[in-house]
Amino acid sequence: MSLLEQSDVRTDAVVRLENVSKTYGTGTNALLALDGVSLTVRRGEFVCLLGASGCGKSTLLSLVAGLDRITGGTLDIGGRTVSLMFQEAALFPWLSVRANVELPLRLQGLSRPERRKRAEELLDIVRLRGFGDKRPHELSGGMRQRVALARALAQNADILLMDEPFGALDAMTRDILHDELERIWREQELTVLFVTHNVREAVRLGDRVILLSSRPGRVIEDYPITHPRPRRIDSPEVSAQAGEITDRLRAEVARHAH
Ligand SMILES: Nc1ncnc2c1ncn2[C@@H]1O[C@H](COP(=O)(O)OP(=O)(O)OP(=O)(O)O)[C@@H](O)[C@H]1O
Repeated sequence: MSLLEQSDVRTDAVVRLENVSKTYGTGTNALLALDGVSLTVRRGEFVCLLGASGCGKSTLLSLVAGLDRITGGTLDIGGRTVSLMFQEAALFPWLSVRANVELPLRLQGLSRPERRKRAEELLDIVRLRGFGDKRPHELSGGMRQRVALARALAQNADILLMDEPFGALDAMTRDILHDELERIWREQELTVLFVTHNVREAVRLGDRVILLSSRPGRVIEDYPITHPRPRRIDSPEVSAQAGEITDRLRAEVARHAH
C-alpha cells in the first residue's frame, strides 16, 4: 500500500509531492528545474499552479502525469489515473469531432453503441451537441478546446491535468470557457491541477493558487481563494487578490533578474 493510500482516509489527498526535485540532463549539462517541491491536492480540489516562465510548471505536471521521472523526493498519486489537456487541442484532423471523443472510449473497450452514447453525452456536457460530424478544422479555437475537454473527460480519469488550456484563446472565449470548466468541475466532481501564467485566471478558477519561485521551482506561497463562486475575472475581489499575487510574483522575478 502506498504512503498516499494509507493517509488518504484522513486527508483525502489524491496527489502528494514531498520534497520533489527534478534535474534534466547530467554533469555540466544538468539543469535543476524543480527543487524541494511539496504539495498536496485533495479530492475535488481545483488547484492552480502559477509562476514565471521556465519555473517548472509544465515539468511538475508531466511528473504527476508519469510522463517523466522525479530525481528526488516522493511523488504519490496512489495508483490513480490522470488525463491531460494542453494549450493545443491536438485533435486528429482526419477524424470527426465525435470520433476524436470516442477514441479514449474505444481504448476502454466500450462497444460501438456505448461509445456513441457516451460521446453524445460528453459533447452535451461541453455544449457541442450537434457538432459531432464536424472536422476539427471547421471549428473555432474555443470549440476545439471544448472537444479536447470532452476527450479528456472521456478518459474518466481521477485527476485532470491542464497545461495552459486556454492560453491561446481570446479573452472573451477564455471567459466563457472558465464558466464552463467551473460548471463541469462542480457537476462531475473533478480534481483539477491547472497550470497557467495568468494570475487573474488562477484566482478566477482556483480553490488554491500555488506560486512557484523562478528556476529552480519551489513552492513560495499557497493562497487559499475563498471568494464565492461563480466568480468573474473582472470582479473587484478577483482583481484585488490577483494584484496581491502579481506583486509577489513580480518581486520573485525581479529577485532573479540580476
Ligand atoms: N525535456 C527537457 N530537457 C531539458 N530541459 C528541460 C526539459 N523540459 C523542460 N526543461 C527546462 O526546465 C525548465 C522548466 O521548464 P518548464 O517547461 O517546466 O517551465 P514552465 O514553468 O512550464 O515554463 P513556461 O511558463 O514558459 O511554459 C526550463 O528551464 C526548461 O528549459
